[in-house]
Amino acid sequence: MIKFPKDFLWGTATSSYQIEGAVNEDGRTPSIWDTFSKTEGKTYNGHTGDVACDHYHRYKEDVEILKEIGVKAYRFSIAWPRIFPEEGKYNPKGMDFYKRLIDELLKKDIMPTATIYHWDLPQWAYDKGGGWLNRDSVKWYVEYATKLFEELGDVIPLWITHNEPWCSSILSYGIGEHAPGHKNYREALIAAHHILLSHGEAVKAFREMNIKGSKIGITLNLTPAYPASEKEEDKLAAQYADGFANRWFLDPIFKGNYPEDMMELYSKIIGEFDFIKEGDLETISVPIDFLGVNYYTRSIVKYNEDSMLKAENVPGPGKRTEMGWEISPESLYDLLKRLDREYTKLPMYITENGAAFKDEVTEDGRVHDDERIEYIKEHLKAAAKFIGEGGNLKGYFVWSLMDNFEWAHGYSKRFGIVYVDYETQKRILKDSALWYKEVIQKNSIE
Ligand SMILES: CO[C@H](O)c1c[n+]2c([nH]1)[C@H](O)[C@@H](O)[C@H](O)[C@H]2CO
Repeated sequence: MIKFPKDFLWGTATSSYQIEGAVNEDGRTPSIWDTFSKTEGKTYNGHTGDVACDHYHRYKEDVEILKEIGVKAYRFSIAWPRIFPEEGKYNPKGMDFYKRLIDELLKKDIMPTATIYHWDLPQWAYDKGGGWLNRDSVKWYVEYATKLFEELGDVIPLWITHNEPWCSSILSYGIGEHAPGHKNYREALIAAHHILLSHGEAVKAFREMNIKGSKIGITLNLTPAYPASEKEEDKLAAQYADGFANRWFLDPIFKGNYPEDMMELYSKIIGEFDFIKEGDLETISVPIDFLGVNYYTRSIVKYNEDSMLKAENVPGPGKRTEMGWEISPESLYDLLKRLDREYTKLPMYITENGAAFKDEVTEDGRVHDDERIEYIKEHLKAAAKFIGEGGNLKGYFVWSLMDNFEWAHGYSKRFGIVYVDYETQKRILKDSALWYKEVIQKNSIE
């Protein structure tokens, strides 16, 4: 049996656009994901978040389920278009939903953990110069975050400024798979810079408001990169893959500079870094209270002269999830050790870890998701090994509480420990939810 620390924070996670629905209610205006998902060919079968899990109306039932599972904390995100449906125009009715949700959580003794930005940028912000491409996005974001701190500040013990800046910049403005679907690497780095800058400015605003008992941090998706061989060129490929996925965000936040090797590589592609202004890196690297780590898989790369990053992915030997991601719990241990060694001794939380598998409701009305149980158990073992060696890991949030809108994959991929029948909106606790309930009760895994 592997015991976890007494106060280990067991949780689950979701995000606003993926579960709420009610996209036109109580003053909400469209986000870039409303626009993107309604654009031909952008999402699986044209799926949108119009209804999703109808959480906006079913939040009380969902909090009951959280209580039944016994989580200590629940990580959700706040929809910016509910709070500021137009530039500078605060919408109290939008805020009221989150106040109702938080009241339910507090009544059940569940710690609310809020992500300020989980990709649903208001369309009005995009319409003004491309959203994160416009340096004014920093001002808009700080106005939004400050209003949240004012209205909810001391009832949210853990504030996360951004979920995965890599996804909201590189995947969204560079690769084009996510909203707004641009395919321009210079734009991707401009967006990344403004997102990081908005993080730093929000942390400064948070500090000035002196909100008692609350902590603030950021969540990064981190993918350890391994060379396919001991060849020097493959090691170079892994270095660039690591810079692309991880160091481009870790270094400015924790070291106050972008990584030199990547600046050099990128300058050949995007030209001048004229969007980086005096003082920006000082702001981006303002001290935070914790780091959120989203971990799902690793990459293995070999050198490829023709690729921008000089790196090409090669498949790993491990089993894969429905997303095609290799299952590699040992890489989570490697990642946590590396973060501790090279970046920070701050408290860390695994703010997302989980897997999509083919889930079916069987004759007995249950979902026997043994693979998901195995996935979570093996990653918890890796986390426990890190903690056992003195690692400052304070909590673990399963992605996700419930099946939901999986971005470009729509509803075709199920990550939940709770099954959602989208026809009826019926929730069914999968075997993984029942197993997780026991883990939390015993604060240990077998
Ligand atoms: C490599 O995966 C990324 O780190 C990642 C995976 N995931 C995420 N980021 C997002 O934060 C969630 O909204 C997704 O639903 C979830 C599952 O795809």
